[in-house]
Amino acid sequence: SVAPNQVQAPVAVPAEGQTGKPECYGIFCLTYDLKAEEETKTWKKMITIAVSGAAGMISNHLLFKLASGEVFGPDQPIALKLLGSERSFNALEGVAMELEDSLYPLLRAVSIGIDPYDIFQDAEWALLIGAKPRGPGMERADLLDINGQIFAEQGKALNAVASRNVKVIVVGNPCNTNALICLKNAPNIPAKNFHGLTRLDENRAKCQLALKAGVFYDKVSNMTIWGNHSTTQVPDFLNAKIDGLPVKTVIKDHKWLEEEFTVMIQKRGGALIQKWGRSSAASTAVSIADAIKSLVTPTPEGDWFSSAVYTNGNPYGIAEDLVFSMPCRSKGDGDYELVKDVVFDDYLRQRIKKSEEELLAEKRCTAHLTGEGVAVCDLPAGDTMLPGEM
Ligand SMILES: NC(=O)c1ccc[n+]([C@@H]2O[C@H](COP(=O)([O-])OP(=O)(O)OC[C@H]3O[C@@H](n4cnc5c(N)ncnc54)[C@H](O)[C@@H]3O)[C@@H](O)[C@H]2O)c1
Repeated sequence: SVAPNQVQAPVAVPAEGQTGKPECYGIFCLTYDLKAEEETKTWKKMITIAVSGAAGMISNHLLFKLASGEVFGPDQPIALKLLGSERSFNALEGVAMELEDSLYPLLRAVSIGIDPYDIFQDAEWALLIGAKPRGPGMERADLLDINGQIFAEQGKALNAVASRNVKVIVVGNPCNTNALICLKNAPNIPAKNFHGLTRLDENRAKCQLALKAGVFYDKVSNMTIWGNHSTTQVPDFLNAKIDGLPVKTVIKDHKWLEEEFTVMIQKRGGALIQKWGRSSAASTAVSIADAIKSLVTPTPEGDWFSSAVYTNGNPYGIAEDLVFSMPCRSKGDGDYELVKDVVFDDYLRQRIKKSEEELLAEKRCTAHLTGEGVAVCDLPAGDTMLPGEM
C-alpha cells in the first residue's frame, strides 16, 4: 500500500477481458508533445508493431532490438503491442516494465493484452512468435492442430482489425503451415504479405559455408533455403556464392556439401538444444530482425534472401498454394519479388520435392483449419521433425 503523501507510479491498466479495452502500459500512458522535441522533427510517422508470444524467450531479445532502432532505423518511432497468453500475463507485465526502464527514445507506445482482436488493431507488422512447444510424446499431427488453431484465430483477428497491408512474419512452429493457416483465415489481406521464418536457417548455412571455405561470413551471398522450416529444408549450395564465385568452385569437397553440410543445417537447431537445454532464442531474434530489414531496405544488387512465402505464381514449378521458402528480393518497400535466375540440378530438385511433399501432407492434415474440408493426416514418417527437435 502507498502512503498518502507518496506519488504513485503509473500502473498497468488491466488487459482486455478485465476492462474491455487494451491499454497502454505505465509510462507509455503519458502523452507526449512530439513536436516540441528537436530530434523528433526529422522522425518518420510512428509505426505499430504487434508481437505475439511477447513474454517468451525469443521476444525477450527481439523487443529490445526493435525498440533500439536497429531494425526499422534511428528515425522510426514505434508502438509495440504485445500479445501474451493468459498464463503469461504477469510475465508480459514484467517485459513492459523492462521496456519502460530502458528509456528508448524511439519507443513511443507499449500496450499489452491477451486478445488478438485488440492487440492487432491497426498493426502494420505482426510478428507471430507465440506457440505451444511440442511436449513429450506429442505427435506432429497434434502440434499441427494445437498451434494451427492459434494461427487460425490470429489470422481472423488480423483480417478484422490489422492494417490492410500488414506484413506478417510467422515464427511459431511449424511456421510454414502456421503461416498458410493464418493467411487462409485472413482473406482480406494479400497472401503475399505472409512469411514463415527461414532466415535463421539461411544465416546458419552462410556461417557453415564460410567456415568450410575459411572466409568471413560476409563473403557468402545468394543463400537460399528451400521448402519447409523442418529437417527436410534444403540449403542450396548450387546457387550460393562465396566472394562472388559459385560455392562448388570454392569448396571442392562436394561430398561434404552433399552429405554433411545439408544435414548439419537441417539439424543445427537440435544440436543447439543439446548444448543449451533450450531452443535458440537470441539468434532467432537476430534472424527476425534480419528478415524485417531485408523487407524495408533494398536488397543489394545481385543478392537475395530466403523467406517462406506463398507459392502462387512461383517460377520454380513448386506446387501452388503452399508457404514455401524461396529466394526473394525487395525494393525496400516491405514487399518482395521472387528471384528468377536460379538453376537446378537433380540433387536440388529431388530434395525440394521431398520438402514439398511434406508441406502438402501438413496442409492435408490441417484442412479443417483452412476451410478446405476434413483433415487427413498422412504425414511422412521419420524425418519430419522441426530443426529444434532431436
Ligand atoms: N522459425 C524459426 O526459425 C524458429 C526458431 C526458433 C524457435 N521457433 C519457434 O518459436 C516459438 C517461440 O519460441 P520461444 O523460444 O520464444 O518459446 P517460449 O515458450 O519461450 O515463448 C512462447 C510464448 O508464447 C506464449 N503463447 C503461447 N500461446 C500463445 C498465444 N496463443 N498467443 C500469444 N502468446 C502465446 C507463451 O505463453 C510463451 O510466453 C516456438 O514455436 C518455437 O518452436 C521458430
